[in-house]
Amino acid sequence: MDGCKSLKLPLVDAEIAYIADFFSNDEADRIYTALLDELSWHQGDVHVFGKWYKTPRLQAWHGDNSLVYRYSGKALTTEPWTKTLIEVRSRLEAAGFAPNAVLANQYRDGSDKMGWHSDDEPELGEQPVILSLSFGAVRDFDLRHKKTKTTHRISLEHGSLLVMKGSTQKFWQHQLPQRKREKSPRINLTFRTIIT
Ligand SMILES: O=C(O)CCC(=O)C(=O)O
Ligand SMILES: [Fe+2]
Repeated sequence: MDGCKSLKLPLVDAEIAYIADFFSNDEADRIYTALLDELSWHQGDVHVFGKWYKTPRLQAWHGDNSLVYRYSGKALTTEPWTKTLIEVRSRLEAAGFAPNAVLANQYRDGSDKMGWHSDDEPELGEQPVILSLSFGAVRDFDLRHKKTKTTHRISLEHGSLLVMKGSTQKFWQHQLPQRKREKSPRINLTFRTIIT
């Protein structure tokens, strides 16, 4: 992250940093185009109150060999790393992180979204480190404290990195709300470490 400006969000019970220019604009453009093509995008299903629904976005799950991740009532097995994911991962490694898997989300337009949740699955351990990279359309990202219900909104820019760690997932939820006027896609990569 040398040379990048890291902004620490002023939230209690959280450790969240936002780096707007983790990738340059040109790098982010190239990565965005490559990811659209390279990843094994599919529309998953979510289990909500006893019913299955199509997720309102596309997803792909890549990482080290045969890691299994239980997410939204489903067990996902990793697809192999791709050229572009390896490039992005090595930039995160250079910044001192060691993720072994990535959940990719493609919001095809502003109708696609992700509802309130915490990334607190047991296989992420007690204090998950979530490395969230954004490419394409700029979208709002909301955080909400589980007890106080305090909310905080930031906008996630093309080429940015959001790091959530420490007790963030224990005390806070997050969501990506719909923005019906947005017509272009956004890709989000959330690199994670699955404890095996
Ligand atoms: O798209 C985003 O920025 C959020 C994605 C997210 O929360 C997740 O994949 O768990
Ligand atoms: Fe999340």
